[in-house]
Amino acid sequence: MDKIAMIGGGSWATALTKILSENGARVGWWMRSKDDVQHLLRTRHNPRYLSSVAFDLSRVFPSTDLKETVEEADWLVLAVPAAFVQSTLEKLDRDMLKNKRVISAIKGMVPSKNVLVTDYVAERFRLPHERIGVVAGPCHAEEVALEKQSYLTIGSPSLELAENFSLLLRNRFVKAYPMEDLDGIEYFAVMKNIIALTCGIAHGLGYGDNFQAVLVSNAVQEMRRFVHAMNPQPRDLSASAYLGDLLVTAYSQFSRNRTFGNMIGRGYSVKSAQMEMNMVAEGYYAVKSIHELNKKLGVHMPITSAAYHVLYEKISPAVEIELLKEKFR
Ligand SMILES: NC(=O)c1ccc[n+]([C@@H]2O[C@H](COP(=O)([O-])OP(=O)(O)OC[C@H]3O[C@@H](n4cnc5c(N)ncnc54)[C@H](O)[C@@H]3O)[C@@H](O)[C@H]2O)c1
Ligand SMILES: O=P(O)(O)OC[C@H](O)CO
Repeated sequence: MDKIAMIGGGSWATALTKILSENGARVGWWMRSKDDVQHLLRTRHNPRYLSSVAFDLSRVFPSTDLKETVEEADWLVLAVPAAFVQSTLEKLDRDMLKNKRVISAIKGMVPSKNVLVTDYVAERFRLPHERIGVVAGPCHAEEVALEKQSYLTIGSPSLELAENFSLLLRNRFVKAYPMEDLDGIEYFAVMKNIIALTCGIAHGLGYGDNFQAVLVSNAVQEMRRFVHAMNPQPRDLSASAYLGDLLVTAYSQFSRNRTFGNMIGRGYSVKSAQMEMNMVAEGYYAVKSIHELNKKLGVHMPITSAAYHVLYEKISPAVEIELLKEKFR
């Protein structure tokens, strides 16, 4: 039996725990809240996220004890929002992951360091990248709960690791495929959140599908330029791990990033939009990291700059989208 430590109590951790445990893996499930663990143990349901999903407690072991959860596992799956990854993993000793494989399901960067989560993990725990992978692809936790057909891509420099983790995920409604591109997939996943957030801003201001289609097309070019500057190698960006992930987030009713952006476009402040959501929009943090990284690179990134001006410099969303209008073709 494969032994997994799931780190995080949010929607994505809940969806992945469902997939992995129903496939026969043993999932030690770490979350911060004692009350949520107690609720899960009593009722078999996560009280806060995807509450319709019932877990088999002979395979799923909720706990607030991070060290014990990690010690018992062969695989570590990281599913806390990127902003909390450092504070969560700092509780683990440096050599605790020595013989483990780590999968990041996070689509964001470590904000205080502006580094990819996988690079942070490799450095913090002295792990070679061959023991690390990412789960990517267009997949909303809410649709996993509904068992709607979904596709995931596991990226890792080790195709063997990626294939092994894909095997743990495949079921009658999830198809999972390995890919060798770790950095490209991860950067793309970080950036698609910024784009979805900007789509939400435009929608909140009253722009329609015609404008969003042009925004997304220009975004693909912006993302290609940035990812190539960070990690140049040939990649087919029309693959679902890249373009598919952008489309699902930019267009879906379930998207946290689009919903957050929509509130900003409608005039909410960042604080009030964050308070209104029970969920985390990664794009808010990603904008800052990518903007700061790009100070050195100097890549032409009008959409990211516009989102940064709105979210961190309090420039009016209407003004920024008006300026973008002139830049798009
Ligand atoms: N939800 C999805 O459909 C989905 C799909 C793919 C990837 N992801 C990625 O998964 C990651 C987790 O997102 P999510 O959607 O599960 O989150 P979520 O918005 O559903 O839940 C927020 C989570 O953050 C936790 N949290 C809040 N404050 C915290 C703190 N101080 N320390 C630790 N944890 C804290 C909450 O307990 C909760 O578990 C993100 O990087 C996201 O991009 C999500
Ligand atoms: O669409 P969002 O903003 O909820 O992000 C969730 C996932 O990244 C979708 O693959």
